[in-house]
Amino acid sequence: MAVTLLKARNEKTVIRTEQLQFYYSKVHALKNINLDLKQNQVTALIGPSGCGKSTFLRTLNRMNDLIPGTRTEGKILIGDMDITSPQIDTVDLRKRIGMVFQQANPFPMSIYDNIAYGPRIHGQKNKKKLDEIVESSLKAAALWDEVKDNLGKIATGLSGGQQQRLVLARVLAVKPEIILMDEPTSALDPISTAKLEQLILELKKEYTIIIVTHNMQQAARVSDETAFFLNGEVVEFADTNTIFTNPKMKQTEDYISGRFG
Ligand SMILES: Nc1ncnc2c1ncn2[C@@H]1O[C@H](COP(=O)(O)OP(=O)(O)OP(=O)(O)O)[C@@H](O)[C@H]1O
Repeated sequence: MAVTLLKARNEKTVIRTEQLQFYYSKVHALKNINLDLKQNQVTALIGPSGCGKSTFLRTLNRMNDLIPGTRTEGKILIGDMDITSPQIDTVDLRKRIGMVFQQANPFPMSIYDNIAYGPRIHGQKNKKKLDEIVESSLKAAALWDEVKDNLGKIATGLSGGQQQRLVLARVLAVKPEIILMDEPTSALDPISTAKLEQLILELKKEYTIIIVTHNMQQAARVSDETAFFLNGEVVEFADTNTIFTNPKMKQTEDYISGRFG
C-alpha cells in the first residue's frame, strides 16, 4: 500500500500531528504536539521518564483508546486522513502502523504461526503464499537463518533477542507502512541490541520508523531526527546531529549531557 505524503510543511512528511493533546482522565499527558514525521526516516523520541514519549507513540495507532477515560484533541494526519476520527477502522490502522514493544510478546504458538497469524486474520489462506510471507518476513527481520529448520517450534522458546526479531517479523508480515518501537532493546544484551539497530537501519529503506529510547547513543546511532520531550511537550525537534552536538534549548543540552532526567 503506497503511503500518501502530506504536502505543506515538508515534502517527505508521512505523519503530521497538529495541536495534539492527550489526557488520561485529568492527567494532561501530551500538550500541543506539532510534529512532522518523515518517510524512510528513523525518528527518535527521547526525554526523561513520564514525559509522554510512549503516550505519543501509542496515539499514532490509537492504542490509547483501549484505556478507559482517555481523550485526544487536535489532529493526527496520515495523508489527508485524520486518524483521531471515530470513523477510523483501528484494525486496519494497526495493520498500516505496526508496533514493537519493550518486552517481546510472541504468541504461545509456533514460530510459523506467529508470523502467519496477521496475514491469516486479514484473509490470506493460501498455504504457499503464507509460506512465502513467513520466509520473507523472517529474512527481513534477520531471523530466517536461525529458525528455518525449526519453524514448528514454540516461539516462546527463542532467546529474548530472537523473540524481539520474531515480533518484528510478525509486524512486517502484514506489510505496514510505519513501525513504532517502544524501547525495543531495553531488555536485550549488547549483541542482540546491535543486531536490532542494524536491522532498523536496513528497514528504514522501506519503512518509516519511530522509536522511543532512553539510550542516547542508540538515538544518535539509528535516528535521522530526534524529538526531545519534557513534561508532555516537545521542547526541541531537529536532525539528530544537531540535537546531540548543537541543541538550541538549554533543557535539551542538560538532558543529553546527563545533567537531569
Ligand atoms: N494508563 C495510564 N493512566 C494514567 N496515567 C498514565 C497512564 N499511562 C501513562 N500515564 C501518565 O502519563 C504521563 C506520560 O507517561 P508515558 O508513559 O507516556 O511517559 P514516558 O515518557 O513514555 O515514560 P517512560 O520513559 O518511563 O516510559 C505520565 O505522567 C504517566 O504517569
